[in-house]
Amino acid sequence: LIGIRISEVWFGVITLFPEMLKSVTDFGVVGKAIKQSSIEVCTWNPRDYATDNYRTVDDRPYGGGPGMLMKVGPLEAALNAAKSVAPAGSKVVYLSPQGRRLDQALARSALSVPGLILLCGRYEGIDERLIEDEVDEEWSLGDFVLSGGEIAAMAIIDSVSRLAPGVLGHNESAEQDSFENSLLDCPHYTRPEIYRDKRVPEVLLSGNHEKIRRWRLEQSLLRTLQRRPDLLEQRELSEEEAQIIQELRRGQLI
Ligand SMILES: NC(=O)c1ccc(NCc2cccc(O)c2)nc1
Repeated sequence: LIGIRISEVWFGVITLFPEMLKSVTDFGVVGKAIKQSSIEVCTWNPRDYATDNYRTVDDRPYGGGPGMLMKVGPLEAALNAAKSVAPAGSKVVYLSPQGRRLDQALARSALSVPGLILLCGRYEGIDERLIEDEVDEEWSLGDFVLSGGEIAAMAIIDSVSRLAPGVLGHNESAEQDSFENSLLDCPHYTRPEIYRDKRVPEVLLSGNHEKIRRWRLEQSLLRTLQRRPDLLEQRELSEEEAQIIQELRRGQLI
């Protein structure tokens, strides 16, 4: 069968610490999806492409200053090795604080490319000329500095993979996730019915699915209004949601 892709989602990771990726590849729904080959995660370590006896992977920055950069040669060789097996049309994404902020929409958009090559910087980063020539997009988890891009890469692998068809069983579902409809999640309850003298909201015990759906939507909107009103700005509200927001603003809803 020519051109039939086995895995739904393909990730190549360029990293000096490939073992770190086990945190996503060996556990949970992503780990299971990898076992079932709906996801593939391959790693390439620049150290394996170092040409000197000390297997050097860092180099000094022109212009001086503290810290080192990733040595260009080994990094470029590792990237080329990844590109040679990546699905055609894969995107090279560099993880850095200088990148575009990751959100659910960006994660969802990543599903539509054949593969992602995730470039994990260490030290102070990488040579700008490699970024110019090889990197398609720079992404960031947020405005903070990590010692390397690996944790950001793992966050991307997890958030993208769980959106792929067949990765979450019918028990879990990504559609109901908070941010999936770009609202914060509603409160959740499980056994016992009375816990620390607190009862589960009656509506959730009623078995009335329409009332439950409505209550959960009201709670999500209330929580979003209280904690992240900015999310409501950028969102198309349905007729029902707009009406609930009105009631919430008038303080009519508990
Ligand atoms: N916010 C993030 O997604 C993020 C990503 C990477 C990173 N560290 C590696 C690195 C890479 C490049 C420049 C640099 O200064 C540091 N830290 C935080």
